[in-house]
Amino acid sequence: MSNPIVDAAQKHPPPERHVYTYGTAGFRTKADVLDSVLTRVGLVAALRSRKLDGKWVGVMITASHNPPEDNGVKLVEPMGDMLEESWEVIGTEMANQPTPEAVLDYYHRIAKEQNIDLRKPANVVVARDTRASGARLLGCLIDGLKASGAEYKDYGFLTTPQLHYMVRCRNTEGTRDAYGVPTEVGYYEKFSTAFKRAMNGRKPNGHLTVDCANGVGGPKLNELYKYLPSKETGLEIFVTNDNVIKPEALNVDCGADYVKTNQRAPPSSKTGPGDRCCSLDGDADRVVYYFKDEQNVFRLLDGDRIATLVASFFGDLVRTSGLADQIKIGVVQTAYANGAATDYVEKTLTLPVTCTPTGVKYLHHAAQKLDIGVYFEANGHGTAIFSHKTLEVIKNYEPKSPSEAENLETLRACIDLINQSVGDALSDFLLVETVLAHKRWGPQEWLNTYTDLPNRLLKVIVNDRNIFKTTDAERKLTSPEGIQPQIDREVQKFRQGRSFARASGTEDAVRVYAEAATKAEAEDLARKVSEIVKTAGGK
Ligand SMILES: CC(=O)N[C@H]1[C@@H](OP(=O)(O)O)O[C@H](CO)[C@@H](O)[C@@H]1O
Ligand SMILES: [Mg+2]
Repeated sequence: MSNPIVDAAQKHPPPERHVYTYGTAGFRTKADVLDSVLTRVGLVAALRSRKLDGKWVGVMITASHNPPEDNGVKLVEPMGDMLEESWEVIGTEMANQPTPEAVLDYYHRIAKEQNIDLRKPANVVVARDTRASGARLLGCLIDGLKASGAEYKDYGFLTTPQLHYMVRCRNTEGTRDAYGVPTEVGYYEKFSTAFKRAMNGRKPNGHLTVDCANGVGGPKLNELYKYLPSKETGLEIFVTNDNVIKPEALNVDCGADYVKTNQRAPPSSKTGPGDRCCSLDGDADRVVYYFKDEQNVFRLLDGDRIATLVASFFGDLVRTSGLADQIKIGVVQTAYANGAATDYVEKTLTLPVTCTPTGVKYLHHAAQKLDIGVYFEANGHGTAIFSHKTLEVIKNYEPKSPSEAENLETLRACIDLINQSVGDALSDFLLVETVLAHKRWGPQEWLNTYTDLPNRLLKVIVNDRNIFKTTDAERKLTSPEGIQPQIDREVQKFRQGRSFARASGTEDAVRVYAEAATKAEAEDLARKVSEIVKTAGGK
């Protein structure tokens, strides 16, 4: 007798001998080997929703900053967080079941192990970025969802953060934590209204050029901008690289990853000295700023800079609203944060810094422990989140003076302006614009806050990256044995030297990061540590 799950798995068989892993950001690889994965992710999403009493979970089809021929898929928890880690294992195992019958068996095994009642409803929100393979993969996903009897809502094209927003809105509708209206219009209205309130009469100084990586962020920003008319807000945006008709142009010579990795503006950029620019990545959950200085030198204002800017602004607002005694701010970074940024937060802003392993979920969880947690990866993923208690304090506080009242109003507006479910390039850049306008700063004043230590990031290909195991938030290697003392010995030879190596969670390589007092020394240190890694890794 036929079974819908067996039929769906049969319709989308995996290629032979391909092993899949749910990595740092879901499944991500060449789009043409993903059909079977999408169908099975549909089954896992249905199980996850049933496990959570039918709450909405999200499925986003995207490969972010990867090349156009790649694609990927990730699952989103009911409050908009990344998938819980134990379920990453379930996802991986489901994706690697060899036959349709094995898929069905595994589905029932998980239901049993997790005490899931398969008669309960399952609800899944679905969206995708603009990749050419997205439509086909959506079909594979829907086959999995239907086979498991899930209800689903397909939003078509969305940025990753918009999908997270929809999931959180749907699950909080009608509660005291209601996050917003779960429609695209709801998203634009929420963030544009919050921006106008947060600006509180200030006007941005000059225009902003936004490079959208030829991804889904382009059309969505054009839509959002309709809610922020420059006549009313003073916000003048030039949207560039927003061509989604040519999916082969996605992330090519543009976008946040290009800018951060190459430390240069997209070749198509035509801005002049002092002009503010920012670049989104392919699914618009990452943003970096940059500009040309008076000498026409490219200057990057990356995730570390956004974190320091935002943390300093919230520090000011909390103090000037009269809430300094009740609300403590902290910054969460990874080992890739520039040493100068960490120093600036600790010594100048006098705020505590937590260091976590790479990957947004680790930063997010650490930030959840703080009253206001500002977290960013150096590459531009990040946001700020407010604890329940902090939200209550801010909501209930009675200002003692007109100036306290004004600052409190700005703080309240910022809470709405920030997409607290996940880092969101659109909401993040509106926040940066707000802070710069309040501080009356251009990009040069922002850059002047501290001087980055010269640094270098290298990729080393080894036989088996899995032998590289780390501790201390990935800053020290515990395996292969004896490698860490060798790295330490090199680091000691360099002024302001710092270096670490870890296996990438998204690429088949070991990453080596080094910083030192000068560019030449940073390069040299990175090369030396790469050699140590190569020797230990057997290639
Ligand atoms: C050094 C670096 O930029 N690493 C990136 C990269 O992780 P790796 O595990 O280093 O490959 O991709 C992750 C997912 O997009 C992102 O969160 C992270 O910041
Ligand atoms: Mg991304």
